[in-house]
Amino acid sequence: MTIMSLYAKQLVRYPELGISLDFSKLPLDDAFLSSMQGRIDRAFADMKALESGAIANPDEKRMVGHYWLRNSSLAPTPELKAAIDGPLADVKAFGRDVLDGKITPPRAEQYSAALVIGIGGSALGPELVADAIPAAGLDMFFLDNTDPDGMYRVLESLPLEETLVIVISKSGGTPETRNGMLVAQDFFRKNGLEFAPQAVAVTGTGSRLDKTAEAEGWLRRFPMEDWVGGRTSVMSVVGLVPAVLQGVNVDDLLEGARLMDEKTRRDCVKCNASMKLALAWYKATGGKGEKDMVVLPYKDALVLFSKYLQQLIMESLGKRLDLEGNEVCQGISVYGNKGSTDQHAYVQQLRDGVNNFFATFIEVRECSADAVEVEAGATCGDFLQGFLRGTRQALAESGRSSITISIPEVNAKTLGMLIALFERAVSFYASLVNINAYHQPGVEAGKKAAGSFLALLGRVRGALGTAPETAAQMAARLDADQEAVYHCLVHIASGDSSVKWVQADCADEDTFCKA
Ligand SMILES: O=P(O)(O)OC[C@H]1O[C@H](O)[C@H](O)[C@@H](O)[C@@H]1O
Repeated sequence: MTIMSLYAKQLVRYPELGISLDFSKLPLDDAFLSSMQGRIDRAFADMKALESGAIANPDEKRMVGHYWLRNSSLAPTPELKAAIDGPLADVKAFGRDVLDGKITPPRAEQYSAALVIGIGGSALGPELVADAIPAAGLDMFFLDNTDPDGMYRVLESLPLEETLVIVISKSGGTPETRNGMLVAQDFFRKNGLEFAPQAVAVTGTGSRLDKTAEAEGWLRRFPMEDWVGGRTSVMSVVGLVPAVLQGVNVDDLLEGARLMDEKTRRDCVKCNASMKLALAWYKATGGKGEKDMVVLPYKDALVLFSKYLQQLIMESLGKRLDLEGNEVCQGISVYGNKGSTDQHAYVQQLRDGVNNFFATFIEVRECSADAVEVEAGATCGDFLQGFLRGTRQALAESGRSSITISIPEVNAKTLGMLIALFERAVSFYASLVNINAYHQPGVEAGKKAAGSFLALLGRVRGALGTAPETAAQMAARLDADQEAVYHCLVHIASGDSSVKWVQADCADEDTFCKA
């Protein structure tokens, strides 16, 4: 077969949408496809059940409804449809009123900035949209961690009197988000401003955050539904509230996703880009995550896309048990940044080193500002394209697989398409490997351990006396783990100048006391 016909055979293209996926460097041959037929049939059936409102998240006994968000007529009941249409209309009206100056801050003429406080699925989507689709609305800022230094770096750069704060948490109880909110409230207070009239909550009805916002009389509350998971919430109120304030046309975002959903709802492997993507992941990783996915968009506007996909894919697919309870330890590791930047960082290893990955190139065909001829007959955009094609070829020559996704430009519609393409590939892949993509039991372990550490920190603080003591001595006194006590002491000493930490050559012999 000639290269061109292999390319043509392995290409999925939706001309009306302007998107294509080239699998010729990770070809899905007929033998592979027939070996997968049983799994493919099940994946199509699972997707149908999921979209019709089945309990697709069996552990949490929840429906999985993010596909209804961009086509509410698919919602299985009139109540669910209303729970999509109502908030969408409210969000759009709210965005218009803020941008038109009908909703104004108490101490300024108009809002000019929005501060989003959230983490994980309650931050990554809004951050991606904010970075990928510059728009003429409010300037966007984010607190997405409990690092106080990071928080003040952002807070101090805000035009505070003109800043609308949006606190986003599906559960309403995530500590990092709660902390960000408390620090922001304190910052407002110290600057002589009231927080509540400038604050909006996006959270589950009746959650702790919802109750706080209600009790304190915040400007607005938008309800988040429990059938939308955090990592697939960018097209729910979680993503739409920040997007409208930023001035993004959310109808375009939703339409892009809806169109991709329609294309990839068909039970036809050959023409279903999401199914093909899932099958390519299966082929590349042996269906066991044996290879990592390196995401390389050749466009600065998509630099956060790999970070976004990291949560979508790794939190969905990284599971210990399959649906029958067998230990399978599934997942696909995702990393990446952007091309051609990464060619000067780690592409050396991709090309010559350990062959433990497959690449996903994202090509954006148009460069809007590309007039300067940097070499005879060549522009920056020509170089970008040249480097993408060159790297793809160089990887293929050394036996490294890749997929290339092409879109015409980065805008709300194409971003919606890309997000939907990957969301549906994740759903299909989870079925292919028989796991629940919609829970995240593993995340709890770290949260619980952090809670124990925080409790110990309080005890260690209370136990510190004026006599120098090693961690081992204090651990024996408190009947606690020596290493954990040591790290508590170091943390306390680092933040409190009244605590004396004498460092020995060996950490075992370090002593701590109140000065
Ligand atoms: O939106 P929230 O309830 O605050 O949750 C924020 C994030 O917290 C977690 O730890 C989950 O693993 C994520 O999936 C979620 O997006």
